Amino acid sequence: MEKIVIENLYKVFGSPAQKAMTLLEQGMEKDAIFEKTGLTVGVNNASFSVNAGEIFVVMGLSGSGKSTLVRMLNRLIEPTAGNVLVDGENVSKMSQDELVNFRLHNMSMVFQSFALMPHLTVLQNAAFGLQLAKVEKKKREERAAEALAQVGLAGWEDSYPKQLSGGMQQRVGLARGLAVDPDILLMDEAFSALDPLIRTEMQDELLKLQEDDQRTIVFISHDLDEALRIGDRIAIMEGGRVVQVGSPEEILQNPADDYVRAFFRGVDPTNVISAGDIVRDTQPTVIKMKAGSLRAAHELLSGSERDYLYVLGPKKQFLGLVSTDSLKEAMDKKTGDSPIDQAFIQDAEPVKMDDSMQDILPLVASHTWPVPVVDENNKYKGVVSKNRFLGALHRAENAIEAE
Ligand SMILES: Nc1ncnc2c1ncn2[C@@H]1O[C@H](COP(=O)(O)OP(=O)(O)OP(=O)(O)O)[C@@H](O)[C@H]1O
Repeated sequence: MEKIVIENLYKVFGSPAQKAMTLLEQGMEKDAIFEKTGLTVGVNNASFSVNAGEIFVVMGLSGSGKSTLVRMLNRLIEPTAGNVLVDGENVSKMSQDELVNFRLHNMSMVFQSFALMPHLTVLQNAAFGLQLAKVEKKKREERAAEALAQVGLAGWEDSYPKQLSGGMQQRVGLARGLAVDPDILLMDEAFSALDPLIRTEMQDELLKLQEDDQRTIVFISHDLDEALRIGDRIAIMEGGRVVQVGSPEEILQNPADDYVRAFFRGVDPTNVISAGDIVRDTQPTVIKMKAGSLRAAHELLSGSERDYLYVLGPKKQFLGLVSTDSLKEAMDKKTGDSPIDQAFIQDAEPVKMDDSMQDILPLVASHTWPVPVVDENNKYKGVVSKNRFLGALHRAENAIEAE
């Protein structure tokens, strides 16, 4: 479901902005416009949408327009033209009062600089957004304490920011954003000032919070590793333009141009592409435990080149496998047909949808059969075959290498 829709959004810094708009219409580029008029095109005709519950990363080099784009979502920067719709409501048309309310309740922002107030305690800092929203003291302190606990800072409520490490201060910044319980969280290079280890820790924290809360998060980053790690989808910006939007795998396998390709050079595709991206649900390799009998399974196998079947429960949960040999043996023992029951099923280790190609490589390499893939509830999603694995790898490598 689309949460934020951005339509033909522009920002020109300087005036008269319209002059730059006319030149853009005539096809002139950002640099030429600046030279001719002194006006800076911050964002140039951005259109895309952000889905509810996803972490959407906006990535690009310094000056490409990331901050300007994201600040137009809550109108910290006024767009020169275009629309931003949140849940169908046009942010560009909100009155100042509506806008203040909207920022306080629906869309909070976490900054790189933490922006904590030194004379306020950790709890007061975390409660600050709620105070602005005029939530009464007891309630806001309760909610702030909850948010601090969520980010692992229970017990630090009465400390002052300067007593905290950089990582902890950033957690307070995050707690302040979370305390108002917004649907949408805008995060501007929120983890960039942290050292690498703590940064990874905060990324994990965010992913963990996201498992419970499913907020819509728009996250600015100039760091590809970060984008790949946390982004469900990524928008890549260059010179004010959004040049590509897609999942990390989509962009990796099919970069829109050399600029995008350059970003991804050096990235190991086996870290980015997951089992879920290359899984294929091939029915002939499975049999339902209830419906299938030993003989039915045996017949299925004798009609195929395979000598095993994956066995699924009534809700498609993955149970293991039966092979031609084990079926024959069982049928001999049972002298005839009988349902497949647990005793005949051998263990087979499935991989998870999120597992990267790197994770599953050893299994794919050592199996003679396609590797089964399950979701987080152990539900069968299909298989990854060796051919499919190698195909995906070659496509990704070619896409990055192509000049
Ligand atoms: N207030 C402003 N006045 C004039 N030009 C501005 C202003 N803010 C940004 N710009 C210009 O707009 C363009 C986009 O800047 P923006 O800060 O959005 O880029 P960014 O990708 O966020 O960069 P960074 O990663 O360095 O923060 C740049 O050319 C910048 O110089």
